[in-house]
Amino acid sequence: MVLLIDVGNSNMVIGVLKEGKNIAEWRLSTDTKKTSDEYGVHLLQLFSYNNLSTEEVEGVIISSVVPYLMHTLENVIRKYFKVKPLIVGPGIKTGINVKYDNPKELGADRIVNAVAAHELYKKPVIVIDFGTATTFCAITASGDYLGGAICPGIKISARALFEQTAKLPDIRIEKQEKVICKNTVSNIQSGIYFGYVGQVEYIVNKMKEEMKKYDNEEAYVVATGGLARLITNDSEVIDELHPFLTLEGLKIIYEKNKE
Ligand SMILES: Nc1ncnc2c1ncn2[C@@H]1O[C@H](COP(=O)(O)OP(=O)(O)O)[C@@H](O)[C@H]1O
Ligand SMILES: CC(C)(COP(=O)(O)O)[C@@H](O)C(=O)NCCC(=O)O
Ligand SMILES: [K+]
Repeated sequence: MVLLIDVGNSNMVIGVLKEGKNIAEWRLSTDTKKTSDEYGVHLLQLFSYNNLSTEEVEGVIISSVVPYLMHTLENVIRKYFKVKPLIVGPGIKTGINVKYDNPKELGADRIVNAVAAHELYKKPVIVIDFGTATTFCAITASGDYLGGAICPGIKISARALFEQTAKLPDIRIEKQEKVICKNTVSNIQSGIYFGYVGQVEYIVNKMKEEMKKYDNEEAYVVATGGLARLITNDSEVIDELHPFLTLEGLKIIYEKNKE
């Protein structure tokens, strides 16, 4: 068995692979206050609930955009699984050529998404990850990671309105039928929702335009992340929703780097 772990700023997603097949997907909240023993106990409980044995785990791969938690998780894996985890970072083979000014700056989750999208689609591709932040990435058909854009995530945009004003309440993010709304809650919901649909369309179209000089084919657009479903249904520019794109990427990177 192989454990695939992606640590985001809100959640860590954990996948279990048995003979190359995904047999479980778990989500734990990202909490820098939790100790390695607390995470260890969570994982042991999930293993036992699913009738899995930690002794069967022969490998672990971790990508993280929360450096502090990476350290905690490395300890968890050593102590409870007795293996040395593979960490997505410098020195790891990915098959992607990162064109960032400083490739070390690029979030591990964005690399992992790019690896999956490149392998799955073999086309120029734009990946949108609707996580704590919303990230857009442009990858050419030959696997060059050209770069991208980072925007405030959907939830943190709504939270900022609530926290920085006296009269705006905390709201649930929901799809709206009409943009002209008649009370405060629905006004915020409308602004966030339609603002987001519009932002995605505008950024994707601009990226497609800039990507024209690299490939003849138009970029394929894939969305992932906890909040992807909300926008994907109403976005004409998103071709596909792939909720577990990051786990798919971790699986590919693990295969490329295992001894
Ligand atoms: N299935 C879901 N339905 C609704 N909201 C979700 C779901 N999964 C995650 N979220 C929320 O979406 C936001 C982004 O989540 P996630 O994609 O896990 O972020 P990250 O990768 O940054 O940890 C968080 O605020 C989280 O609470
Ligand atoms: C942009 C991010 C915060 C997104 O993280 P997430 O929303 O998935 O938790 C993360 O990819 C990150 O910290 N990146 C480093 C900066 C960069 O990619 O340029
Ligand atoms: K993520």
